[in-house]
Amino acid sequence: MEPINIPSFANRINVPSELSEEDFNYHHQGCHDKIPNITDFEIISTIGSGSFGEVFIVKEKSTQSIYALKKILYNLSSDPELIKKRAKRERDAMIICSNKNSKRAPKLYYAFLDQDDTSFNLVMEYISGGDFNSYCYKRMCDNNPFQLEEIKFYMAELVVCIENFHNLGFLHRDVKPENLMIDKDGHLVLCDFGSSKQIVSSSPPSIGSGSSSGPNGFSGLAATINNNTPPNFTSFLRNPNCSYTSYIGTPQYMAVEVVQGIVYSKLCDYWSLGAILYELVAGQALFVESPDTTEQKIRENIGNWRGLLNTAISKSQQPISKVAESLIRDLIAPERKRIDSGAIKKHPFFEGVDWQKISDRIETPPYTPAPSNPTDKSSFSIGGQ
Ligand SMILES: Nc1ncnc2c1ncn2[C@@H]1O[C@H](COP(=O)(O)OP(=O)(O)OP(=O)(O)O)[C@@H](O)[C@H]1O
Repeated sequence: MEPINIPSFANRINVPSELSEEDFNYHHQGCHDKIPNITDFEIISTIGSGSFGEVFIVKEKSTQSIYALKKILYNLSSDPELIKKRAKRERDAMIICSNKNSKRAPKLYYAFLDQDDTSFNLVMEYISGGDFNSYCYKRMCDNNPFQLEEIKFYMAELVVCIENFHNLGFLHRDVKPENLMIDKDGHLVLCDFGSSKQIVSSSPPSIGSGSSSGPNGFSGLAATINNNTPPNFTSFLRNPNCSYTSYIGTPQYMAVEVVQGIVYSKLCDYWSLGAILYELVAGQALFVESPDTTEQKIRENIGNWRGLLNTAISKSQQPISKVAESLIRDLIAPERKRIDSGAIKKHPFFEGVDWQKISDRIETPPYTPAPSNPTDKSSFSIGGQ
């Protein structure tokens, strides 16, 4: 293995405490032994942006391999410690998903600290079909609402994504359309693990380990935890083409117990499923009156969810079937009454769904992105086209 070049103290001064290269750097088994740096990659284009950084399509110069590189700039935040925690959580969860060969999360190839521009870098599998929010937005602009069979497919895929992540020992806590990617075959992949919470303690490998180290057999229903690491809520609100200054913070898909910061369990991710389901069938967002609705107002609305849900169902833009309403009410519900994946899969809304085929990714998706070349980003609205 080649030696890692440790930058001088002067360059290290902005690194948040207690996160060294040794804690963060990683390369997946089968990749170069050497931890790369940013100059090992050619930036081809920008595909997305988040609260504290950007995601690029990059080419590794030595292998010509195409990856997505997420650059998290910790100096952009007034709280670098929070960014450090998010970056480390994301890196750790991605390592476990990669080692377990999850097909429902992007594989992580490298993680490295870049001292020069004070960033954490995650080099991962490039998911070429764009994010689900952009796809929903395109469908809305084309006046082409989702048909019931399409909604069933995407919701069934989301159930499997969430279940898979839980089985690897994590709560996601920020399930939303922006964090769902469509892969080249048209299947859903869950991304952005910066808000995730590990339930079963496990030490993800650091430098050079590709061995399996994740927890097995998590039965998270009983494993409630305290909300001591609140998720970051920033996201685009519906229009993925809005400018950087239009970012608004929104907890709109967050479970009431997460928003209120009380004890919660893996069921919080199924509330988010309910909020997304409502949006697909109703053609409008739950708990958000307009793009001007503030984060504070959304939080209040979620706190008053009972009355607002009744109104949202009765005044929906598109009629909601009884069976869809029933599933929404089983998910947008107090935690003690909310159903989890076992009951969700048996719900009449999913009648006819072959769960084994969904799980094995052999159910034919309603839409296949068909990129024209490996770096085609036409499915991404932000920075694309
Ligand atoms: N592996 C990937 N392949 C392709 N595109 C990706 C990948 N990961 C992320 N993206 C794109 O980049 C966008 C931002 O990524 P991500 O949500 O991880 O950033 P973030 O800073 O954590 O965002 P947020 O502020 O919403 O928490 C995604 O919505 C998606 O469009």
